Amino acid sequence: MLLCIDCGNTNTVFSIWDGREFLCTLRTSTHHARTADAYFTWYSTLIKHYGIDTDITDVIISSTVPRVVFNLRVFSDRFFGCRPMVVGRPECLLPIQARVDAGTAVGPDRLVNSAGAFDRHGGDLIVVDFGTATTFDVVAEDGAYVGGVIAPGVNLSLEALHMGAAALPHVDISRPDKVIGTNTVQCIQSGVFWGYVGLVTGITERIRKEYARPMRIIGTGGLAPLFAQGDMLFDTIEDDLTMHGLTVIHAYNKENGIAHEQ
Ligand SMILES: Nc1ncnc2c1ncn2[C@@H]1O[C@H](COP(=O)(O)OP(=O)(O)OP(=O)(O)O)[C@@H](O)[C@H]1O
Ligand SMILES: CC(C)(CO)[C@@H](O)C(=O)NCCC(=O)O
Ligand SMILES: [K+]
Repeated sequence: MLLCIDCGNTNTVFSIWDGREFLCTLRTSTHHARTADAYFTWYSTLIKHYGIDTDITDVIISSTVPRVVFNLRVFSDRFFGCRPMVVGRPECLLPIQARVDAGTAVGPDRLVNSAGAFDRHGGDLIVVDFGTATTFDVVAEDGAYVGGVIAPGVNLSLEALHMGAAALPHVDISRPDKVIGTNTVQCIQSGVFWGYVGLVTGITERIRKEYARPMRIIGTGGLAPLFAQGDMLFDTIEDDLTMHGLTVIHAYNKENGIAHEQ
């Protein structure tokens, strides 16, 4: 069985892939100081709670936070006796190219999303991921990641308003029925929600114009369903896209790589 680990700047997600389906998905906050033993305590408690029969033989990691990888390597080695594949390391091959400026270190999550989306849908895609940042990844006809857009994430924007303005409270995102808010909370929710609808619509329209070929738009990340409500922002929404990309990259390396033998 394969343990897929996706570390974002806010959350770290573990999913167990048995070759056919994901048996479970576990989520914790990302914290670079978490030790291998602490990961295992958390992991084994939840696995026991869900009563899942696991036999982890392989681990693959994508991390946007470089510092967490060391402890996850120790975790993988100590508790599963295996050396993890780490997306972005030279020994981890990718089934897709990254055609970007020389010296650019593309976020591994964006490469994983591109690989996962290309595997499911073929090329000419825009993948929109609502994480800590809201990212747009453009996937070419041959599956290559050819660039995109990075915008501040929804929760970061809400937090920035609260941090920067003494009279603005912390507000959770939700979809307001109206645009014109009649109290402070509604005004903030309207600004961020409808602002993001405008951002996604405007950026995808501009990408389509610049790319000059028909493209499909895939939404992913925890907030994608909220933004899809009532507005035709996406062709499909897939909450497991990053995890699927990790299984695709793992399988590709099993067939073509040497990473797993090191
Ligand atoms: N209706 C909602 N209101 C507020 N937050 C929500 C809602 N639905 C989902 N979320 C939040 O979305 C987050 C899941 O998003 P996702 O895992 O895609 O990105 P993230 O963990 O915020 O960012 P990163 O992957 O960069 O760490 C969770 O923290 C979840 O609490
Ligand atoms: C943009 C984020 C933070 C989104 O998780 C991540 O993909 C990242 O750190 N990227 C590095 C820069 C880039 O992708 O061009
Ligand atoms: K994410």
